[in-house]
Amino acid sequence: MTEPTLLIRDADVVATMDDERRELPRASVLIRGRAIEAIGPASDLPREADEVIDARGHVVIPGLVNTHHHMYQSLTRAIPAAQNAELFGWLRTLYPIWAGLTPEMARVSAQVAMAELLLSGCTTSSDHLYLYPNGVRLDDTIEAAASIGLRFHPTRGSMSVGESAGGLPPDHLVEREDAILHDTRRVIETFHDPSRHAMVRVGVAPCSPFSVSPGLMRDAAALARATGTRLHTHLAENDHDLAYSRDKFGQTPTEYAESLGWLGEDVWHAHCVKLDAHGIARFAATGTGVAHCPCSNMRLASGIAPVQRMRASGVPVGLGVDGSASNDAAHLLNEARQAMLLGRVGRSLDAFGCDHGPAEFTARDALDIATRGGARVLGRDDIGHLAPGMSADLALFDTRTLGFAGGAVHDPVGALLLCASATTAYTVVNGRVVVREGRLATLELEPLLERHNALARQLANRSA
Ligand SMILES: Nc1nc2[nH]c(O)nc2c(=O)[nH]1
Repeated sequence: MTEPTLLIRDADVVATMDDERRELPRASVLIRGRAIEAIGPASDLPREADEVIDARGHVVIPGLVNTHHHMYQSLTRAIPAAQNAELFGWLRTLYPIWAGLTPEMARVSAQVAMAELLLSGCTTSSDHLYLYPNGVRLDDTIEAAASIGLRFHPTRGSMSVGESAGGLPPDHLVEREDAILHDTRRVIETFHDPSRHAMVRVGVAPCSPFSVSPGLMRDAAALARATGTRLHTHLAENDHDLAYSRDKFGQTPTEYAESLGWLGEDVWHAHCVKLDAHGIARFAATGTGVAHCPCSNMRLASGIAPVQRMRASGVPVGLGVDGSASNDAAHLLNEARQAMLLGRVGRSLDAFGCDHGPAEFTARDALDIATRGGARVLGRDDIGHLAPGMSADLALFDTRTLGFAGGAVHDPVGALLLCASATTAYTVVNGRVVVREGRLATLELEPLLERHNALARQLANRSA
């Protein structure tokens, strides 16, 4: 059977983000099935295909890659009692609410988070689901991704150390470690797809040093390595997190992670705001990845992650919107913009001697982290840039809209980051058009939002 073709024709510019970072004016992209077949000047490519998108007036980029999220938190945005707390207080306020999560809530909130991501240009996302009350399963979010058409890296999170054992979460929200490992193996065996262009890859993700035991961290690492899956957790998020590591384990977060086998090319840690010079050196030497979450780090006042220093040292850095309750959005292009702005803040020398300033974090640096950086952090060589043979994941932005006025005419690629963060005109995932003319093409958004808001009210009322 011949595979269908999709032609993105006559784009104003295609920012390939390839090894030469080529930005092709007046270019087209030919897709066959789920992969890119050809890319180049419009005059060199065919004019027709099974489906043609007229991309005049548009800028085309590789689909953005989100490396950290907690999608269920879309149900608990802007909860008044959690609006002004730092991480531990914020978590203590929200745990009792999250304890009411149901399978339907997990599925519907994931669809909402995914809709928001897709409309912001994201085509691949990770999700860290670390609590499983009331029969919730990772399967619920995987079902959501399949229905909406997002490339998905769900991670089987977990919490096993409750308050009575010195952890942060309430005892009734933690699981037994043998049950965690058993279910993690089940979801890997059921859903993990290591093949090229895979739409689902499962990760192993005990939640954080203050909610799981060192034993579970070690067992999780062994399981991931036995099954060829990746490891993910939170690390060095703020000063309290550092203090917990020092008081409980007598180690810095990096020393703790390394002692448990949690450094390596198959590991990525979220936040890493408080990584010290030794930590950065160890991450660089071992190829350990970081999910940089600027909005959440600002919202919770956790601090500014030393991203320039990490990148200059060779640490793989991707971008994450983080959970929708600590952002409280899931707009990945805006996250890239915030990474750029935060990376410029403070003209003075920082603790590592890095001079900040406008030239230290360019629009293209931000795009690099959001595309190639994310792909590397998730261990994928088939997404993150546009070239023949790569997965057909692309985002198209219409530069004739209000937010781009007076900007895209000078530099359409730079304007993506420097002007107001736009939503996409088209988003293509694995060769399938999932956003068309600015609207989600795979499901009806209005009834989804109605149901989501009803569930959000129900969840908050349940714990009241
Ligand atoms: N930003 C966040 N940090 C966390 N640490 C932890 O244990 N859970 C969370 C979370 O949901 N968000």
